[in-house]
Amino acid sequence: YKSQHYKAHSVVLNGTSSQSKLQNGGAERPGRFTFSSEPNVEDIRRMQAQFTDERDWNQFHQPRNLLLAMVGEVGEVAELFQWRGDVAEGLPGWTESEREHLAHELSDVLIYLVELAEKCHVDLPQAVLRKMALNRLKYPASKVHGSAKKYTEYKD
Ligand SMILES: Nc1ccn([C@H]2C[C@H](O)[C@@H](COP(=O)(O)OP(=O)(O)OP(=O)(O)O)O2)c(=O)n1
Repeated sequence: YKSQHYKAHSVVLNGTSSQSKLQNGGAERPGRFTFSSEPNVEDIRRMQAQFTDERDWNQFHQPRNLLLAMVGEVGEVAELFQWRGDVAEGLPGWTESEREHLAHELSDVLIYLVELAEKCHVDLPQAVLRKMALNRLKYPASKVHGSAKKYTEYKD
C-alpha cells in the first residue's frame, strides 16, 4: 500500500514537473533557487507541537488565535518590503542582516500556517496536491502560457 500511495503522489507531482519541462524544452531553469528537502511539513508540525506542549501554550493556540498570529507575521514581512519600491528576485542590495530578518518572519508565517492547518485538521501537504491539480485544470498551460489573466477573463 505504501508504494502505491507514493506512486499516486508522484504521478501528480510529475504532472507538474513534466508540464514545466515542456515549457522550457526539458531543462530546469538554470540558476533556479531550490529548498532543502528537510524539514518537511510534518516535521515542522511536530516541532511546533513539541514547542507549544513544553510551554503549556496549546490553551492559547485555537484556530482564530493562530490565524491572527499568522496575519500579524505577514504584516511583519510586509514591513520589510515597505517603501522599497520594486524588489527583484534574489533581493539584490539587501544586507545579510535584512535577509536573515526576512527568513525569520517568513518562518513565523509558515510555523503559524502549519499549526493553523493542524488545528483545523487540514492535512496540508495532501491539500496542496489537490489544490495544485485544480489549478492545473483551471489554467491549462496550452491556453494561458505567458499570460497572467485571471481564469474568468478567458473566453472558452
Ligand atoms: N504564543 C506564542 C508566541 C510565539 N510563538 C512562536 C511562533 C513564532 O515562530 C514565534 C513568534 O514569536 P513573537 O510573537 O515573539 O514574534 P516575533 O518573533 O516576530 O517577534 P517580534 O514581534 O518582536 O518581531 O514564536 C508561539 O508559537 N506561540
